[in-house]
Amino acid sequence: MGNSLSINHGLVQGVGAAALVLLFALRKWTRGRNPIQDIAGPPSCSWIYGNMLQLMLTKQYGDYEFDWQRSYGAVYRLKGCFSEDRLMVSDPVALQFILNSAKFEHSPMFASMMRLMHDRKSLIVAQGENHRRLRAALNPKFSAACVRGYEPVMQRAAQEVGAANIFVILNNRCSASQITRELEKSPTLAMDILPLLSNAALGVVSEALLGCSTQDLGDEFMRIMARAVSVKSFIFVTRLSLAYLMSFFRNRDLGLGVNETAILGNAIGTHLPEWVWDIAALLPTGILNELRQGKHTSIKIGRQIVERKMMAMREGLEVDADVYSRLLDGGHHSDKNLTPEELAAQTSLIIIAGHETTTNTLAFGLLELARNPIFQDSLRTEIHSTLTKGGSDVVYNNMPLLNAFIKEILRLYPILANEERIAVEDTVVPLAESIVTTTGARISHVPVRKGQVVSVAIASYQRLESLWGPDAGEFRPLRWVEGVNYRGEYGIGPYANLLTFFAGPRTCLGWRFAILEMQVLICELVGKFSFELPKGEDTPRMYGATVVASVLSSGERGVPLCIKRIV
Ligand code: HEM
Repeated sequence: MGNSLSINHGLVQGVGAAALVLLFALRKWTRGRNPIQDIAGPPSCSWIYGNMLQLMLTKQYGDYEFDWQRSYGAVYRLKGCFSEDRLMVSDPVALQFILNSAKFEHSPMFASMMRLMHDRKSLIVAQGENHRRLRAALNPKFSAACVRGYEPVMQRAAQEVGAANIFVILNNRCSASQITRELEKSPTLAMDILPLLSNAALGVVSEALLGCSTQDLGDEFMRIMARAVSVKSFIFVTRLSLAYLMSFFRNRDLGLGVNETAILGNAIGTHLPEWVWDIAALLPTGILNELRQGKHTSIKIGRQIVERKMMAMREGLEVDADVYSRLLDGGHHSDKNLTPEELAAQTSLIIIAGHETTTNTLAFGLLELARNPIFQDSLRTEIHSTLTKGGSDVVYNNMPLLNAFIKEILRLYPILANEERIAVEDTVVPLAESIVTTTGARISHVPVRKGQVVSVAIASYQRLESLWGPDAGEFRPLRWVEGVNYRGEYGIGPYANLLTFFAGPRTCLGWRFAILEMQVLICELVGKFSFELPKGEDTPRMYGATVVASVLSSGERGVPLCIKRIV
């Protein structure tokens, strides 16, 4: 019985796959010549995978991508699966155009995954006018002046969760004072810093954004978050969602394992309509169940937080200085404000967007500090002298090394390294620098047709030697204090000409918040602890599909470092 079931299962998979491949080939044939066909690019390795294995399955992110960019320039053609032509773009003018134009959108697969993970009223799910309205209501609470107002909450949260967490994570059974004694006996301890940073970032986000402690979020929620950080990445899931749907058919958990099947599935999935994805998202697979559970739990928590705050406001109690309290605006509703229900609906997005992003960026940052002990010492000296002078009134923006460090890790480790967009109508993409096609023609605009997949190559853009200098691939924070860093003529992105926070209408809502959060957490952690590479451990590396975290050879995510208490 079990055998015949598995044969049927295999047959269904085989027929399904063959039908999809046929459909894909038919679509390509009926659409005729692609206008980007004459754009130069690397030779394809196979008809089935094109260059996708070199793009997605490398040990280090960009093993091939950065060489292609050096050989073919900031705009080149890449072969996708089934010989599909994809456009890889790191030219700043083209990127600015694509990210600001309504002619390019997320793929239907991404949109469907967002609906699975977040409430329909959530900002990331909202489109068009509704998105503009939600942004207009949320933006003022993330302005420079408002974000400065969250500083005391962040500092308090960072002190509580930052240093204290190291103790808690080092040994759950010991109190802080016992662990201090432990550290005195054996001053250097090797540990995975990812859970530490995750707890610290979650603490700051929940205190400063939601106005509650991580304990208030509840055990169930914390379990979901801990699992997301130790095994999977929510961001990763949204990028390779078909891999997770497939885990249902293959009856096993794919973890972080991008493989050939997932890449093929994604190539096909990108072109399936949204309704197919919405139905597929109902499958009872392990990861989809987890995502659904995460969404329901965060909506429930969001509602509880908002109701608590509304009740306090009705009773005339003083409201906190957190983002949610400010968004409720003393309970006065106007057309410009979010309704309490809309505010509660943002909770899963706010927590995930504000938590995993900062965790990963800081993890790569501490790793670079461990690799560059001289810079680490200089940064610590700056932190100590500023904290001594400033007391609780620290002007983080006046710390040159701290800000240079943050810019450099955001430049080298953009959390979304390569983001797909699909052209929703025929258009022409302008370029900063003209390119020569394979027919010898020089063009300053690239025509693309409806349905064209475009890779917004953020990591490549941030390593373009023409923009960032010949040492663009190196971690060299001092480039930001020496004067010449970005050599481009065009301003791009909201911060330091970087695209790590994206650009255009979907620019990261919390980018100012993220910068302050990183400033506060780095001062707290680097001021009190030193970080070294452990001997004989796996070298953590950037993961091959998105720059979300380092991966240990065990398949788990993790960044092991030796930590020594300093003060
Ligand atoms: C280093 C930290 C961060 C990085 C690198 C980052 C990066 C990004 C990127 C690339 C996007 C665009 C995603 C897309 O459209 O595919 C985005 C969107 C977003 N981010 Fe961040 N983010 C960070 C921290 C934060 C924080 C702390 C918050 C907290 C409020 C936040 C809230 C959001 C929200 C709400 C969106 C959706 C915006 C919209 O769709 O209009 N992010 N972020």
